[in-house]
Amino acid sequence: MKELTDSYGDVQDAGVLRDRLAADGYLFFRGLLPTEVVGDVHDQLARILYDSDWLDPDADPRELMASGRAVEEGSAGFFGAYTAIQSTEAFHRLAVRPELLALAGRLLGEEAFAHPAHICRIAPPSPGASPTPIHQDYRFIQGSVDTLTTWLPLGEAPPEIGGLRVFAGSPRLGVLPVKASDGPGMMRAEADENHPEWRTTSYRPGDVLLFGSLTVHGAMPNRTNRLRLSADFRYQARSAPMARDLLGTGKPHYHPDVPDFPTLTRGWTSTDCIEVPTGVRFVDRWDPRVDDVPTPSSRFAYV
Ligand SMILES: O=C(O)CCC(=O)C(=O)O
Ligand SMILES: [Fe+2]
Repeated sequence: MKELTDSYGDVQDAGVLRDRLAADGYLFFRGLLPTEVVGDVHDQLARILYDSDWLDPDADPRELMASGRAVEEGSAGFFGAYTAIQSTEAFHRLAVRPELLALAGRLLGEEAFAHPAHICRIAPPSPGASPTPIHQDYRFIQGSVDTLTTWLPLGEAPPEIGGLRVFAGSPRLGVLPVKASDGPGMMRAEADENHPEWRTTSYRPGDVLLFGSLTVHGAMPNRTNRLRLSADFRYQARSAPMARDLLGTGKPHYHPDVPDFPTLTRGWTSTDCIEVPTGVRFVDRWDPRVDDVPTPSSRFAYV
């Protein structure tokens, strides 16, 4: 598979970044975040996974050696550990790092905020668990088509541990039809899995992959005996609409299986990182499985 293009050297140049995002549908920044900040989150989450019996009791928790108790997201046995992870302040604070908020704002051309549904992925080895099928985030996140996703490896992620791959140029395909699938999200976009423009890299902590909501992406199978730990966050302009959740707005990922923020944030030093700014406009959600979803026009001019 082709390598991702590294845009780290252009991170301050809004014009270059916007043009590249419009052309490729993604931007990759090697080492954008301090490794010690990402490493601290990694080690806190590894400790939770160890205490939840998801890890080999005889190995160093930081190695993330999977035990038989490690399960695919959403399944029975997932929510105990995931609730503990969602209660971890340092994990949520990662989403509002100045490097990430500034980058999103630079691309969007106005102040950006992070959606509070900060997602942690704990991908067990395949074939026991299915990797995230190829998809576009727009069907899941909705609201504004210009909402941006960042995907962050929390530990070393060589291709065999099943990091993310992106289909460069794919936003031009518009909103693609979907089929039911195994794996997180349970929907697979109808796109060419073997197209020559699929890209990935050997990820390191501190790296940031950013993409638009029409960019087709998915995880690769985890062919190791370790868990793949990563985070994914969403950013949008304050002036853009945000999709309303069924149970209220700005809820945690996997709520109500995961308790709401008043419970998760008990004992935190600050809750700024999980708040939606006042004045944001909300729109209703539509059924993510409907066949023909019109492709909205984007400020990145993909279409
Ligand atoms: O990490 C994964 O398996 C999926 C991540 C993803 O789909 C995303 O970041 O939007
Ligand atoms: Fe995604």
